Amino acid sequence: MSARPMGARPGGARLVVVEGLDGAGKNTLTTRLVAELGARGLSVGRLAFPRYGTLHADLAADALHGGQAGAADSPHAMALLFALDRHAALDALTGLAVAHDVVLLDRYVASNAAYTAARLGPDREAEVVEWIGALEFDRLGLPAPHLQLLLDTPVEVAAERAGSREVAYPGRARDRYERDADLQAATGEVYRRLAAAAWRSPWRVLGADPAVPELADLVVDPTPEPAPHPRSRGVAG
Ligand SMILES: Nc1ncnc2c1ncn2[C@@H]1O[C@H](COP(=O)(O)OP(=O)(O)OP(=O)(O)O)[C@@H](O)[C@H]1O
Ligand SMILES: Cc1cn([C@H]2C[C@H](O)[C@@H](COP(=O)(O)O)O2)c(=O)[nH]c1=O
Repeated sequence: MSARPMGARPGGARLVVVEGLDGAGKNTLTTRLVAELGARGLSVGRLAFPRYGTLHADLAADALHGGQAGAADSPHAMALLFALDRHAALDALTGLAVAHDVVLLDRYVASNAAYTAARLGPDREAEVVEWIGALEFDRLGLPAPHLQLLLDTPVEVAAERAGSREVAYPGRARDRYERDADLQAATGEVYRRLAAAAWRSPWRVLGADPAVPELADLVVDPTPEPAPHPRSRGVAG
């Protein structure tokens, strides 16, 4: 089975993903992009993963805060929960793609590839990236993005941002992944390799505070189309 890129037919939305570490600024950037694209008269749909408030995402969040009988000890159990959250969102994703010109996703399949590979270590990176891609795109039928944006905020800056958010919003305590500086650094490295390998779509690597108008140009630029059979290069999967 092959992944199904949205927007492959006339009128389909461009599916653009914002990826990065915890606290990198994905939500903030996505909000700015929605405003910029809206000001250009484009209709923009938006979705963030995990979809908190729904079953699999809440189980994953609970596990990352120590619940669910230690499920977070298993990188594969966590990856399956995140994958099932996306699978349950397929109808919502399709609806957004039909209704809008652009669909912006705050985290998507590459989050699972990056964090799970970072947890398992470099020796198992190719195997786990292959597994996540085959599971989510090929088996669960999630659409391939047209473009993935890596918000490559330095790990110290992202940690500082996540830390200040925890102070500002005490109900938003950092989870197991957010508290693990080594995991964040390793995840950043995997992300950069996924981008360099054009894993499952074209990628662009952005600095911590990218210029939004230029980025909006890139988001609507139809030239960085996904490959017809989006397979990874360099990194397996
Ligand atoms: N460009 C920026 N300059 C300064 N502060 C920023 C910038 N972008 C985001 N922040 C701040 O950093 C914190 C984290 O930002 P945001 O919630 O957008 O990150 P995120 O990548 O979506 O995080 P997470 O994945 O952990 O949910 C917020 O308090 C936000 O206000
Ligand atoms: C979607 C998704 C997320 N993760 C990780 C990344 C974060 O550390 C946590 C929670 O996400 P949030 O953006 O901080 O709310 O989960 C993952 O490992 N795999 C995924 O697919």
